[in-house]
Amino acid sequence: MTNSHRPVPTPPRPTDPGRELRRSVATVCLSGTLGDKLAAAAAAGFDGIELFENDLVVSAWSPAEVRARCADLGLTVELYQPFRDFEAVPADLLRANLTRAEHKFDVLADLGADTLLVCSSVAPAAVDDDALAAEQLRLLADRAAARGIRIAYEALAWGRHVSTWDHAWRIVDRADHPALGICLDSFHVLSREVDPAGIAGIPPGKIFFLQLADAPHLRMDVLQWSRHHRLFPGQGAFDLAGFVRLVLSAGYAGPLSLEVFNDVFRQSDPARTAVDAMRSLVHLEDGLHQAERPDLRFRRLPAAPGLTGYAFTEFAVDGRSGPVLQDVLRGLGFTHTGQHRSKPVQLWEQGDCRVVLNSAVTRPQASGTAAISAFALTTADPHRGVDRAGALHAPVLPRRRGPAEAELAAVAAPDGTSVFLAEPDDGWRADFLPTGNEVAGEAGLVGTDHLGLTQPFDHFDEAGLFYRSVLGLRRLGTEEYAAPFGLMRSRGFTDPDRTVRLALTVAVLRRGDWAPSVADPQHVAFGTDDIFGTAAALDRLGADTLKISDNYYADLVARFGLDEETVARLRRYGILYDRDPGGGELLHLYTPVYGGRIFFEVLQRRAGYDGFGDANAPVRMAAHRHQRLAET
Ligand SMILES: O=C(O)c1ccc(O)c(O)c1
Ligand SMILES: [Mg+2]
Repeated sequence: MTNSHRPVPTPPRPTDPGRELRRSVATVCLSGTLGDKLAAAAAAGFDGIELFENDLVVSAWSPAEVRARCADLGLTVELYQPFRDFEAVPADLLRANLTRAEHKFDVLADLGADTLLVCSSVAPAAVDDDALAAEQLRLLADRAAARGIRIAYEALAWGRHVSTWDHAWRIVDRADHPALGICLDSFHVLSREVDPAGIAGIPPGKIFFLQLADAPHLRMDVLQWSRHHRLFPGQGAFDLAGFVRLVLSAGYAGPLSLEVFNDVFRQSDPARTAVDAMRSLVHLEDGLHQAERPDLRFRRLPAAPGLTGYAFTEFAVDGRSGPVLQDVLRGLGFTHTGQHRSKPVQLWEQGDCRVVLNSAVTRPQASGTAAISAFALTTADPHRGVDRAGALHAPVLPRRRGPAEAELAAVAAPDGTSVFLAEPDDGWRADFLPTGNEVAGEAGLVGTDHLGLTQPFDHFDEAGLFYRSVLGLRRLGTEEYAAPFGLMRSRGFTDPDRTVRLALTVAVLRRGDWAPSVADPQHVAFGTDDIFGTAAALDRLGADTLKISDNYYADLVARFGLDEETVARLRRYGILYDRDPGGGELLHLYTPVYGGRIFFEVLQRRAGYDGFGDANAPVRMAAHRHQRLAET
């Protein structure tokens, strides 16, 4: 049994390298039974766990066996929780609650755990009386201290009388017992209006535990928000790093413990969720180093790769979809410029746009289909990028090697797409022998503007964190729109210099069998400086562009007050239009879908337009549906 009161950190000697913060995950974050959860937490490198009572109650293992299993796996039971509805009750109920607590102290003793989380009461029996709450918590802490146990009091955001961190702190302060402290949970703090700044003023040693969860901004009942929509740090809208810095300012040196209630994570492979969880903590810790805590050593990541653009996008094709895409690329003004030295792989180019058609990728794909199997980004230091990815527990792929083939550093994104990092000197081009083909006719495409990647429902938030942390991308906006086959969510990402953009999309609900594959596409968007010139060139080259309904253009006139002549030009070429509040404009057109799920977009951004034309996505999806029906 450990000491009841952990000592306040003593000021280190100047040469002391400091110690690292422990990393912990609550069992509620992970799917399965306790064995699955512990194995996953240990494999992902966590130091400890928060044990949820339910996970113990349904387990075949006794608390002593759980302790032994954890010890075998190198995990500490950092905290046992939750103990509910304890404080501010009438005397008879208090007696019963203290008896209930003694049972839990026995459990903690067998677990080898020294901290019990008590969350603020939601019981109708509780009264609104801080003095009474403090007095009863003091009594509980006294009993706990006799067993070498500490009580960490947490304000649930929906607590009956205590629902904010500062209220919980006032009660703990008033109780003034060394075995009573507070548990801060970023969700409960940041979901409420009370300013968290005062947390920095909590006396050293009085924050007993720190739980971390992110969440999207949602206007809904806070209990539902908490129980279904929490996310790992970096996946939501809360400023977790700022929050943790406040807690560190108060002298906290305990574990960083993830406590995420999330409907998807509850039913996903726990090994994978645990890696996602660990990635979030590693990334979060990297943002903490400015904290003035000489007693602590914060682990740093290699700096994010400074991205300078897209080198190429690779499509996995087969004997049927390959020739189809070759025709499409030719129609878009691309030239087949290179043939791979050792593999059935072609390079197609126009301006700074490069597409690789690869017939040698073995991915489980239906015959005749095509998919984006990889994309390559340029950076001055690919190896640093891969080191960073490895430190973030991203799967680093074996370098593709062959005779006279450039090494390309690669990592696998959550949906299986390979992300290559290439030096800007085009060294990877040495893999390709020039075809000597004449440039037949270009369409003025200047470079790759963005990729649109539809994500599997279960991995949308994981993918966002992957791209943010591994590539150092920033989040642009998140849009939701009603599309013909369901609600869609689209989230944009870009590097600080806007040289690389990604749009990740997902159907907001898991789909049944109705929504056809037209709702699940991937695309590459190429930029042009003159959309009308490009559209005319595509016409001459015989490119097939998507037909857009007249109703759309009628609505455009109403929405934006565009003049008739402009609208007539847009309609003639099937060009869609969007305008942002700052006057930025997007003009864009699409091809049909090929190989089951691939289409191309051609766009021109004007006056700083920074979005992805999401308002037009339902129009595009309906047009793709019409195309599909016409084909069958
Ligand atoms: O949803 C709950 O009841 C609950 C329980 C324990 C916690 O630490 C918490 O943050 C929420
Ligand atoms: Mg909590």
